[in-house]
Amino acid sequence: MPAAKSITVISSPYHVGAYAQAVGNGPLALLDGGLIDKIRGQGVQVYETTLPRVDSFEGEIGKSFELLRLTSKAVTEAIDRDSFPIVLAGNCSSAVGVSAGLSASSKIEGDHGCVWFDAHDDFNTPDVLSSGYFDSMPVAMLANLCWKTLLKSIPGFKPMDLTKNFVHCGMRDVTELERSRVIEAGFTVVWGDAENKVDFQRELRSAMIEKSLASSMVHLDLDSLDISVGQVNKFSAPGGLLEEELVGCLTDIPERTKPLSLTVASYDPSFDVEGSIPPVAIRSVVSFIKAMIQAGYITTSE
Ligand SMILES: NC(=[NH2+])NCCC[C@H](N)C(=O)O
Repeated sequence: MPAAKSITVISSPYHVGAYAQAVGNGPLALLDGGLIDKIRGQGVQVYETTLPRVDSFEGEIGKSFELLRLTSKAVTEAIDRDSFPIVLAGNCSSAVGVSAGLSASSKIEGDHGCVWFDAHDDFNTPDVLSSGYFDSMPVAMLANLCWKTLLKSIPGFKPMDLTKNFVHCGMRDVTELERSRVIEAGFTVVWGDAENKVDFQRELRSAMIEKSLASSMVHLDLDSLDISVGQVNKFSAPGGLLEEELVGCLTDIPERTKPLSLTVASYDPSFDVEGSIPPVAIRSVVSFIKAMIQAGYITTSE
């Protein structure tokens, strides 16, 4: 894929298929906070699109998978126009649609990797899920470990080899079962820690050197941020990344792998009474775009 000539911001303002509910309000808050203008301020051409409502689909599961199909198509469509996709999502499961959309494009050769920022493993399957929170399975879905029939309905879906192609950064808010399942799965994790300060940037850098991923989707679940930065959603936790650490990590990524997409997910503004998160998220995204321009992966129109 040649250098992107523009960015396409694809908004998916939904929580389990419902428009503007809980984390579904996150994309709307980031847009209200001026994300698009801040990106345009870098001299990049920006297109915008919002996924349509899916109310006629069956229940939360049917609606959620229709959004993944739509996400896949929107991502492929952007890539095919040499436009870098930024997906603003309510649910982090959107990543599964993003990954499928990248695989579906003939412009991308070979398998892509994934750099995933999150306080959580998101590696549940329906058989081990105890909380009932549907949006806690996308990493298992990426690897085709559950929901196999519905995954096949997402255009381009291809299982990811997690041990080879996946790096997780910031995981800390996990049950004993979640932790042991992640360790057993054997994918790379830069663990967060509420007691001892972690050098996320250094550890992610060495993980990326070790993995040497040719190209990757970047997934930013905003609750990877430390709770002292702000309460991102009902699962926000201590021991995470400070703003400058997230900026440092995002800025390093284009030096180690070619980013193919960026997803920003899981922000529920109703938990962020002071509105601390949108400016942090927007500065982080803009720093990432600057690094992409610097690395020659996105061209400016100036
Ligand atoms: N990235 C997220 N916010 N994930 C949600 C985590 C949900 C939590 N592990 C649960 O099952 O209840």
